[in-house]
Amino acid sequence: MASTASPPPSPGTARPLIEVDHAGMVYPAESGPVEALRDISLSIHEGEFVALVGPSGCGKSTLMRAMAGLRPVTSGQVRVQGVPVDKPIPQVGMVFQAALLLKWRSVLDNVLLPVELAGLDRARYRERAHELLRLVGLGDFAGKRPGELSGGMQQRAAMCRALILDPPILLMDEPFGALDAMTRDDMNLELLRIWGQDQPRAARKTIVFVTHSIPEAVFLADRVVVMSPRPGRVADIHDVPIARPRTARTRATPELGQLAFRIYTELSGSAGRGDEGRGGPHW
Ligand SMILES: Nc1ncnc2c1ncn2[C@@H]1O[C@H](COP(=O)(O)OP(=O)(O)OP(=O)(O)O)[C@@H](O)[C@H]1O
Repeated sequence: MASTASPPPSPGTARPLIEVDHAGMVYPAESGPVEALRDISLSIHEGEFVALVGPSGCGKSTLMRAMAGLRPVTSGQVRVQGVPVDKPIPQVGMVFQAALLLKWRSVLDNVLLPVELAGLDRARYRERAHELLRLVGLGDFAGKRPGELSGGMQQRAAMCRALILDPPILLMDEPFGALDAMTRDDMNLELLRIWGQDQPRAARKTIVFVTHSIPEAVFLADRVVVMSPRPGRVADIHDVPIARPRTARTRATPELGQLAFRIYTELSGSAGRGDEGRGGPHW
């Protein structure tokens, strides 16, 4: 069933970890202001996995950047742990569609980059970096250059980089969009494993995940937030009542197919009304 903007608070969670409160974003542009987001309200609790889907240009990346404090909203507010976000915050790790690894640095040194940028002691994080690389199956690649890795391996390294400072929130903007279908399916399973889908909620990170693939959103998330064409608003929020742990088999279940189809139908009714009208959500 589609739910209201907030899920029932999970036991022991006093307030949502991320609160988007009547947020709007207007970009100044030479051709006139661009209203990217309008009156978005959304509460995300600790340990939740939330997917954002919507037509191309509806403001998904804008919302992610606002949550990270990279580009604060122009009206309303985004709060993390109750504190308004108006500059980049350390509680967030980000993964983008391109792995954005520095090609002249080793994989290990790429993973350690946030440590250096934060002015922290590299030596203290070395073992954690190796541990993360082992966790994603890159234990033997720490000394390689990114150019020696496949696209999926580079994206795994980018995940390690996002996790090195152990942020409670992981924001992932189409992280697997550039990968082939099979690698992408593998990465989905890998992500659920790293997230700890069989762990208690309190032990998990909070993930916000942007994707154009509706089945991917349903497969991964606890809730799927559907955004309307620009200016992006929350059109609907669907709970995903599919048990965890989810496995490769889950992809073939009727529950996943039916919910994905419902969201697809909802979105194809609204698609094309945005200014981009291409590259939108797909099956
Ligand atoms: N820096 C900017 N200056 C002006 N307009 C911008 C800027 N960034 C984004 N926009 C506009 O804001 C709207 C939302 O962009 P955004 O990238 O957030 O959408 P999106 O849903 O992530 O798109 P896609 O699915 O294609 O990646 C678009 O119309 C875009 O052109």
